[in-house]
Amino acid sequence: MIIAKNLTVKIGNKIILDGVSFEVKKGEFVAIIGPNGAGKTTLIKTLLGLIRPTRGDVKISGLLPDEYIKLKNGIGYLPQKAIVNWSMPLRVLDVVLIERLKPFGLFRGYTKKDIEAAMHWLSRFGVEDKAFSYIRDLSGGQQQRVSLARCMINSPEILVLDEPNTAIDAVYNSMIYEILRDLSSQNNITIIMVTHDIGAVSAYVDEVMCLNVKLHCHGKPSTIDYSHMLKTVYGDGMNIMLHSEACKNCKWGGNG
Ligand SMILES: Nc1ncnc2c1ncn2[C@@H]1O[C@H](COP(=O)(O)OP(=O)(O)OP(=O)(O)O)[C@@H](O)[C@H]1O
Repeated sequence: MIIAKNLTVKIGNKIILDGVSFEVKKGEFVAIIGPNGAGKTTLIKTLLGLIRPTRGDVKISGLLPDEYIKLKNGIGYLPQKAIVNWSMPLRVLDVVLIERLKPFGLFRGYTKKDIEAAMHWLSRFGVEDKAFSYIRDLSGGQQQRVSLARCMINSPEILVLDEPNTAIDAVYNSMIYEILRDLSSQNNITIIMVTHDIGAVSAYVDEVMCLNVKLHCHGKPSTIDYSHMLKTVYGDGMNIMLHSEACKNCKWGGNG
């Protein structure tokens, strides 16, 4: 569904991405991991057509990203930094529905269907009781869950999430990963998620991409040689605790 070929992004004299090629199939749940400054956000912005590659290209269902976004239901995108100014007096329901009304103009007014859809997604992410609260009165983690509901409101076939677990506590973190896994396995939604939560990767996603300017590895979590990956992608001196099977087999470092 998504094919990236030889993506290279240069800003000034600096090479941010260097010859990155990969394929993501429909319905796959993929995690992109890598250290700070590795080019993860740049890569997903390139997939979304927000950054033009210096070399190479991205095709989504055979289309350039902006063509795909215009023709299909768009791409649900959760950026690393909130695009809505949370200090404004906006209700949670409005924050979610702005995304749905965009194509029709913001003054169309909500239909019963709009409200049902918003409540469905708010409830899926466990914040339906906040629907009529002001977004500024919610905690950071609750705001993040509202943002996830907003990403789903137009029923996109692709979700691109830049660190969705920011500010989310351990209980809701697992809940969100489970919902994302269900969306990919049951609803066939393709999900690309940037995360520093490497531990979660092995338990929930289908594929892992390890990025640091170049794509160092890409494969099923069980096929990744984590100790080698940590050395090449993150550098020496890093240990990782891998979680799998509800943490029954937690191990430090090694091949988990
Ligand atoms: N507009 C820009 N102008 C100059 N340099 C940029 C620009 N955008 C990104 N960079 C640089 O590109 C590199 C990769 O940034 P990017 O945000 O893609 O990394 P990241 O892997 O998402 O990092 P993090 O984990 O910290 O979010 C960084 O060194 C950053 O400073």
